[in-house]
Amino acid sequence: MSPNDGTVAAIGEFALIQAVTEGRRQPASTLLGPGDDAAVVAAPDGRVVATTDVLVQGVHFRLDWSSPEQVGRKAVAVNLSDVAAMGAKPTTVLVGFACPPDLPATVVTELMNGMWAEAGRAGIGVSGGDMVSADQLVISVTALGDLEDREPVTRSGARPGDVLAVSGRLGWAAAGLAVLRRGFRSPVGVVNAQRCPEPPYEAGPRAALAGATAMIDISDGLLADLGHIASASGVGLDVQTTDLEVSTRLREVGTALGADPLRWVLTGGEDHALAATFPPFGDLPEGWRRIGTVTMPDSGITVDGKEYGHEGGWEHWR
Ligand SMILES: Nc1ncnc2c1ncn2[C@@H]1O[C@H](COP(=O)(O)OP(=O)(O)OP(=O)(O)O)[C@@H](O)[C@H]1O
Ligand SMILES: Cc1ncc(C[n+]2csc(CCOP(=O)(O)O)c2C)c(N)n1
Ligand SMILES: [Mg+2]
Ligand SMILES: [Mg+2]
Ligand SMILES: [Mg+2]
Repeated sequence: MSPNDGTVAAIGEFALIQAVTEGRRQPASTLLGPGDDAAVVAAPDGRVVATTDVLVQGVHFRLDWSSPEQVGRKAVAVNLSDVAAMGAKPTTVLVGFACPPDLPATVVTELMNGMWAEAGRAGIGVSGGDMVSADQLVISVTALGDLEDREPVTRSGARPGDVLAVSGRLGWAAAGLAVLRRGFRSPVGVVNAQRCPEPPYEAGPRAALAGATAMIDISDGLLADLGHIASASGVGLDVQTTDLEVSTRLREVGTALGADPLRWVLTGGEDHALAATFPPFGDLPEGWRRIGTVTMPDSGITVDGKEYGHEGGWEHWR
């Protein structure tokens, strides 16, 4: 028996989520339970979209890489992105802080400024939270959203023949991470993309209105997150690299660091682009571009029709 047996690392992030969620009977008020970017719950006067994501110092951010304001913006942005991925518009966020006693209070006030700034970009505010002591800085954000009259776009509705499309940047945050890890601070475009994503919030509701059959935000990596649409929908997905734009900036950074920029695009997380599938006939909505097709269930996630030989994205504890 290895010392790792029975640990969360041995089980793995996604198998652990499955283990703790399967077999639980949800109350009737849970219209959509765990397994998607957000839950949908019934309220007497409507439906509420609800999602939460935790950011941990040293895992999701470093205070020598990012300002507290940038970290605060990121913590809110990654949550609002999950609301958008359901086809909903955010209504509010609540924030939890855990931090050590010697953390300068200005770090917390600046984090809150960043949170209010990002919330403000989406037309909402911070309506509550919590503050507790801990050994390291941990930020937990819960975002709520409103579907208005739209149906939620889940991960499970993709059908073979649908078009696979994305909205937003791919590979920029991963390029920024590679730059920061080597001790550099420029080019600032990719470094800032790592410090704080700019998710295309409006593209989610727009995709829902245009009849998107499935949607997810890209937090872990394009191929890894497409894997969630594939398993939830019971389909395969093929990404066509000729449809993937690898920008000049990413190529330049790749050359400077001796890294493959296409790998950042295919497997880099944290840009929080949206990926969605659409019926094959009809134009894609504004801001969306085609990157591939939905294939048969047994084909898995492929790149130009072939299996990709590397990890598809981030997985905690791996
Ligand atoms: N402890 C838990 N109990 C119940 N559901 C959980 C738990 N942890 C995760 N989930 C659910 O599992 C699903 C997948 O979670 P995951 O965090 O991978 O999604 P995400 O927030 O879209 O991605 P990311 O965290 O990478 O941004 C979500 O529906 C989430 O609510
Ligand atoms: C200091 C530092 N080291 C590594 C990374 C890279 N990283 C951390 S979590 C994650 C996936 C998304 O997280 P989650 O699945 O929790 O939403 C990625 C790509 C970082 N951002 N900061
Ligand atoms: Mg998500
Ligand atoms: Mg999450
Ligand atoms: Mg993740």
